[in-house]
Amino acid sequence: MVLEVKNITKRFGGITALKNISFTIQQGEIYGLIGPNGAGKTTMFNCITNIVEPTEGEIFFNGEKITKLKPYKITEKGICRTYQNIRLFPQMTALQNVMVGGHSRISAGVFRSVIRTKSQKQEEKLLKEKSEELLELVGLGQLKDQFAENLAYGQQRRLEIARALASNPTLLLLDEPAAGMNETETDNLFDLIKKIQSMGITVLIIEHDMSLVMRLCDRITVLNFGEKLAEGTPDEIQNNEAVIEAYLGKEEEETIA
Ligand SMILES: Nc1ncnc2c1ncn2[C@@H]1O[C@H](COP(=O)(O)OP(=O)(O)OP(=O)(O)O)[C@@H](O)[C@H]1O
Repeated sequence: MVLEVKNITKRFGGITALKNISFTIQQGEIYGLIGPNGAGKTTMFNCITNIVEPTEGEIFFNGEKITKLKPYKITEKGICRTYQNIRLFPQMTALQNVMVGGHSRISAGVFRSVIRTKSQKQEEKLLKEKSEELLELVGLGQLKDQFAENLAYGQQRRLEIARALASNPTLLLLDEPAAGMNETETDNLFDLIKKIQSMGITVLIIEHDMSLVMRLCDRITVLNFGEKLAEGTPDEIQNNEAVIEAYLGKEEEETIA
């Protein structure tokens, strides 16, 4: 088991964003977290990465409790994420953006930052090579010297994924990676996430594009008003009455409207 979310509750003042949520993710799975707006999905990501501290409950990563660890420690342990709103450095190149993601892995120190030792130069060289490989992986190899702000929206989203991969995660959290993408971009994203899975990386994804979620995920948890409505395979979720009523049915109505 890679991740165990155990009885997580998160309250913001009077709002209970998550109510006693539990689920587990196995090594190598692509696991989906879905639900209507405000259901608590991003709050769950924020609890896993300890951007917000859960009010109650515990989270274990590879059997180790991570609930109280600092976010950078959680990254070091191997959990990395992208954000719903793109958070790139717009006036840095694609390559520089990915290299920034990898810097958390490079050992630093006051002395070492003043005097660039041979080994440090070697580390930088390796980081650059690895970042270039990651840009190839996400299909941006030709665009490595472009400023992030000049990339198309779908390309920026893929760049964010490359940056998250630069810190060598074993669990990758993707927050609405297909938001704003057209059909071709979404298909490319599907291939990319499958490739990431084949590299042995476990994926937890929040996504509103139901066709993508149902094709991509091995298992899914559905949240609704902070509560766990259902958990199962895409087939089970699509045929679950409560889910259809609270979420999937509405999505269809919205699409028709
Ligand atoms: N930092 C915060 N302070 C106060 N309330 C918050 C905070 N973060 C989230 N909430 C509230 O918690 C609830 C769940 O929000 P959350 O963003 O987790 O939902 P979501 O499922 O990710 O929604 P969406 O699909 O719209 O991104 C909402 O009512 C939201 O207003």
